[in-house]
Amino acid sequence: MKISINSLSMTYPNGKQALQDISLELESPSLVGLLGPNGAGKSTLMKLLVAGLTESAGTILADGAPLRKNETAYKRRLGYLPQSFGLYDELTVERFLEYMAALKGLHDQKKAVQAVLSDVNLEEKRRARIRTLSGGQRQRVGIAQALLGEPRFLIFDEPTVGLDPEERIHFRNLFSRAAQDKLVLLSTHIIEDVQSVCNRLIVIHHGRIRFSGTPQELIRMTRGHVCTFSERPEEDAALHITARVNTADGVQCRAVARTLPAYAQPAEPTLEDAYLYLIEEAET
Ligand SMILES: Nc1ncnc2c1ncn2[C@@H]1O[C@H](COP(=O)(O)OP(=O)(O)OP(=O)(O)O)[C@@H](O)[C@H]1O
Repeated sequence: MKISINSLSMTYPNGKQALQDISLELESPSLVGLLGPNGAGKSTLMKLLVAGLTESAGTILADGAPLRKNETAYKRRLGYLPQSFGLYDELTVERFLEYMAALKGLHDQKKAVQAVLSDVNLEEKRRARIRTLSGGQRQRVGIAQALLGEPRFLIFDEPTVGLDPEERIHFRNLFSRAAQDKLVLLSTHIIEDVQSVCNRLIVIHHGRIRFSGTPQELIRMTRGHVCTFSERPEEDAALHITARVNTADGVQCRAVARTLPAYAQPAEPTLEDAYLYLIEEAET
């Protein structure tokens, strides 16, 4: 599947411009991470991609055809986990998923539900009412409904929120397996989620794309802008401190800066440093 986004802009009826002139090509197989601070425009982009909102300007093409032209056929090929997801609390996990499978028009609903229950490790909760589930288990039900029917394009808005570290690793691996032959787009605030599995990273800030490339490219761009040093009494406004650790030798700091001060030791950037530096630079 190939998604072509051309000069896409979105202004909400209240006048808030959430996206400005976005152009992107996304093609399967790929696992694309969408990063950006709160309010950057990630959810808006995802809602436009699932045809849940109408763009103010620009176009989105799926395999060369405008979304609206073949909307029903396009939606059949989609799996979507929105950021806030209304689950039917009184239904059991299994009934809810069968209901979603019916809405998706799947023929063998029982088989489809069994497959996704196993994918998300919720088989033993199949008969539990949704209201009795923990936050992480509810999130897994949300991921399960997105996976129903083997969609070609999976869109997950903050899928690992509420999951414990072990569950996050399980889902990262699941997304990575899905991306072997599908297009998977996931938004997250958790850098490790992106670092360990995404082959492409898109950073959005104030509705604009600030970076599109591999995580390694973003790290490479940040070389020469990361340093460590022992804390000094006076503050250096040109430095953006990303970590502060109390050690036996005093407080050790890590920072990003356009120009490193002479007293600091250069350090190899992590993806988190690179992301923070990009956002800091976009602010100035
Ligand atoms: N329905 C709406 N009406 C008006 N403004 C909106 C609406 N939805 C979102 N916005 C605004 O659009 C901007 C982008 O919001 P969006 O939810 O896309 O950001 P986000 O990157 O997903 O943020 P977060 O990480 O906090 O979920 C924000 O300023 C937000 O307040």
